[in-house]
Amino acid sequence: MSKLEFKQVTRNFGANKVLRGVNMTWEAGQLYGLLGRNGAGKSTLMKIVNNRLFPTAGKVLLDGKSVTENADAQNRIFLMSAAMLYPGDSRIEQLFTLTREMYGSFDDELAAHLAKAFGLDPHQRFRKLSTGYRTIAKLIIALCVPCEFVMLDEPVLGLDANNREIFYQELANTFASKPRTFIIASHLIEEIENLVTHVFVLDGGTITLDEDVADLTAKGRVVTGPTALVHEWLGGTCTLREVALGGMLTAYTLDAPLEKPVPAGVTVGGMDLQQMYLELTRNGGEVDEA
Ligand SMILES: Nc1ncnc2c1ncn2[C@@H]1O[C@H](COP(=O)(O)OP(=O)(O)OP(=O)(O)O)[C@@H](O)[C@H]1O
Repeated sequence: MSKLEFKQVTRNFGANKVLRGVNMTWEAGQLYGLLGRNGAGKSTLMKIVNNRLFPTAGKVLLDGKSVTENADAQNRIFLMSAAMLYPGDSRIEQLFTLTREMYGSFDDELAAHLAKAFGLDPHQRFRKLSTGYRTIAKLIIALCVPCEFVMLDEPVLGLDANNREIFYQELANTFASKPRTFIIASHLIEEIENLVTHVFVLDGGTITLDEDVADLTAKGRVVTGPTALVHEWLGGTCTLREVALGGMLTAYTLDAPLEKPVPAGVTVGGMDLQQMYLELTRNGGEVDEA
């Protein structure tokens, strides 16, 4: 099984230390969410995998071999992003042909199905499309390339709610019928929560969370009650954040001592992925200069 490994991947832009030793592994046949605040370095990371940028230090390995200036590896990796440009006056169908020439094959049947589902006429010129339809054209290409690792950087940028729903459904369908690895960088966590099986959070230049969604949602708890009682029940367990209001406390935790009886006056509720992500990255975002 193929895998992509990040080993201490570091990237500076002058004094701006964006990636500070990223370690993670993308396995074959997975649907990953890559989460992080604006400016956390998600696009930078994806561009490094795709050779649009090079690391200051560290490596990205595909099946043990560096992806840097490695044409064989690059043929197995695809990046869809807002920055993707296409030559001048090309029609969508010409872009499909161009992609086939570059990557060796292209799923014409799926492309025709997706164009119909989204209501995109492949004879149209890319340049003349609206922002949303340009994204749709790029998404169709990303779902039809024969690559084993497909990175989607903000895939629903400019898409209305109906088209976002079509995209999530079609992605789930194509993933089920032909498993490959998708990595989705998105801010719309509640929309991808039911789609992705594993999430990475990039914060402060490193991966601060690397967990299966099912494990996370099983573990996340919001504990509310009188401060002393909440602290007593938690008994020193690690919390993501505590918010005090008057004598009451709300604590967010992934380590609640669920085996202990909950004292009267304390409530323990679930925490969804969006809430967990907010608590994990509350002080993150743009990396401060060291
Ligand atoms: N080519 C570049 N030259 C200089 N700085 C850059 C360059 N590309 C990215 N940066 C900086 O790197 C940091 C991370 O940017 P990046 O676009 O990777 O973040 P992101 O997580 O994708 O953000 P967003 O969610 O807002 O798209 C930012 O501070 C950005 O200004």
